[in-house]
Amino acid sequence: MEKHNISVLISEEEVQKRVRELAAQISKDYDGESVKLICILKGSVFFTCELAKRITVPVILDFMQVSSYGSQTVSSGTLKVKKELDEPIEGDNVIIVEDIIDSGNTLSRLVPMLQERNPKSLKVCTLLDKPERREVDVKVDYNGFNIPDKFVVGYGLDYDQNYRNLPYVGVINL
Ligand SMILES: O=P(O)(O)OC[C@H]1O[C@H](OP(=O)(O)OP(=O)(O)O)[C@H](O)[C@@H]1O
Ligand code: HPA
Repeated sequence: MEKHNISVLISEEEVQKRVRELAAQISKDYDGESVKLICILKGSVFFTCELAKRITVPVILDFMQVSSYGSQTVSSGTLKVKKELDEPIEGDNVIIVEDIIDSGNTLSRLVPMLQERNPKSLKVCTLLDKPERREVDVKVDYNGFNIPDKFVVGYGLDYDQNYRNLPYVGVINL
């Protein structure tokens, strides 16, 4: 494989600190209840696990893999479900966990699809947000970091399936 130069954007320590803060906020917001974290594969695996370990209310995990084609039109026809959830979400406090929001197309299609399944509540938590890239508005309830419009890898994020296992978030110089 070609080797790339990768510069640290968010260090391992900074990521860990922010994940702890998000987990504390979620634990406070759902005090006395339980939450179902929906991990959007593959990028959000690391984030979901680290977040789940630090949430102090009861947590259930489920996994979904989707890919979004085309832009703009909010139509579920352009969201392909590659792996469906294992269980219904009716009556659950659901948090969709993403590694990154870029154009917003994925979430703008996924949120209405899950809302139709009648969860008790539905929120979005992302580690990273690239607001400059947004094509469609999405409501983000928990956001780790806003980042500039640079291609990032690590902590779950890939370049051509590589670099997901880096413990920090880095900018790849292509
Ligand atoms: O806001 P958007 O422009 O829709 O982009 C964000 C989506 O793209 C990435 O997934 P990707 O399809 O690369 O899959 P992966 O998580 O398996 O790498 C990311 O995990 C989000 O799901
Ligand atoms: O910067 C990125 N890195 C990896 N995957 C992504 N998907 C959207 N933006 C990115």
